[in-house]
Amino acid sequence: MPLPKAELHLHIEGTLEPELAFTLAHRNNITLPYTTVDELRAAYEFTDLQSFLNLYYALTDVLRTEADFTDLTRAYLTRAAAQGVRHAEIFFDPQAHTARGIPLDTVIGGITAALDTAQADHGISTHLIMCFLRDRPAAEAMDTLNAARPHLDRIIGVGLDSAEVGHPPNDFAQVFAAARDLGLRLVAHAGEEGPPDYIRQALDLGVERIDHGIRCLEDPDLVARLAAERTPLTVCPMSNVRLRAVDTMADHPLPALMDAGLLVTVNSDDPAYFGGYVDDNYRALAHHLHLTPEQLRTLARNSFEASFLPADRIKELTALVDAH
Ligand code: HPA
Ligand SMILES: [Zn+2]
Repeated sequence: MPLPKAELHLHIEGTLEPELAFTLAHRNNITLPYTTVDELRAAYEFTDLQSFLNLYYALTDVLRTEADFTDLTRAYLTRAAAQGVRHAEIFFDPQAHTARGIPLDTVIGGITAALDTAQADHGISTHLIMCFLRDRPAAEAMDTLNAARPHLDRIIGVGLDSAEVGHPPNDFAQVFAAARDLGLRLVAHAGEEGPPDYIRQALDLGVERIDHGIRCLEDPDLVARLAAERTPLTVCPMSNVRLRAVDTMADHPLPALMDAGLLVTVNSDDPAYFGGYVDDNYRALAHHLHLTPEQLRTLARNSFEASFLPADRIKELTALVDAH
């Protein structure tokens, strides 16, 4: 059995496997610009974040009904359970759907219908995090936050994703402050392709966890701050290699991040696109970077510690890692 772990950096839209994309396209009478699963999978050759996002947003078009979002989320939870996931904090991109006329109720209703049975079906507890698209206007993020008000009992926090460079966290200071006033937890993608200063800006906005964050290593003062504040990084190794933020898995800076005393976690990001789910990421690290079983257990314990679960639950789940 894989190590028990939490997954904290997972875009539900990024779990859309080619087979399900074709099934949903057929169900919704949509013609994809690919004729076979193999042809679609062959398009998963990315040169950077933007080249991936282009396909990611194009394929979201097959998600139309509440049932589509439920089926997508159920498929993820089934795979996650097989990878040892005991708790998942799941991102979704409301604007990727509302911008194409899909109501927010449909998106949230569909996803939460699957989350509601995750504990009973798979022994997985879940939280939902709503991400703002940073390459769209900050005013639209604020509109999205306001539109989500009736659903805030189902949403634990907000995040910031999509094309990073040229879209610094400071542009979203107002909406992050409003989210915090509503009692929401704050996370943000920073330092994936963007500079260390974006990580600093995110911290200054009150962000509690940095998604990716690998470029912090270029700035020793920033590393010291992240270590002192025990701010978690949700690192996604296979994503970094596939989006060419890192040359090969053997070059991944995860050991350097751990050696710097940072609270590092391992996650899958968009597993349908990057060739593996979360335990596949653990195994790739173990293989290419020769991580020891104790280092892997540390990463699994970190994943629970970095979660938004209550302290007593973190203790229980961490004990499962110790006993593994
Ligand atoms: O890794 C990512 N980075 C930024 N935006 C994203 N949207 C889905 N995945 C990602
Ligand atoms: Zn991501």
